[in-house]
Amino acid sequence: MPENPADAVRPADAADAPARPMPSEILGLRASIDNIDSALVHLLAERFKMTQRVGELKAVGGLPPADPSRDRQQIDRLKGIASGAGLDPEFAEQFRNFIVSEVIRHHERIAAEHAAGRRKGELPPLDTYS
Ligand SMILES: C=C(O[C@@H]1C=C(C(=O)O)C=C[C@H]1O)C(=O)O
Repeated sequence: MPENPADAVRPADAADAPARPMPSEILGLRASIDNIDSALVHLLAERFKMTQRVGELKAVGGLPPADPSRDRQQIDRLKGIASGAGLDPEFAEQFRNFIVSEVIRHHERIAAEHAAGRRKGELPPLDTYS
């Protein structure tokens, strides 16, 4: 048992570091970072609602989960936006690919469930494809 019981719960790498006060500017920046992270999660949740619906419509319409021409268009567009915004365009592309790979996984599952007849009644009626 350590002399000071509080030492028992301190992480090993912090054990011999002197406790330093956190500068208030960092605390203010962290509050904004938390707000931004919250907004990102909400935005992603809304995006996945939209892509879920696209996946259902594709399954009903017999369209493949992935759409390479749409992918190309999105990547070119986002890289341009990233450059203008001061964000590394390669990072923007990888971030987009990370999200879309999850979307494709969802679409494949929806298509498989549709093909197996397990989603009848859950899928939306097919609107028109022009
Ligand atoms: C959502 C779609 O399906 C896939 C996912 C995409 C996305 O998450 O933005 C884009 C293209 C497709 O690879 C779509 O075709 O619009």
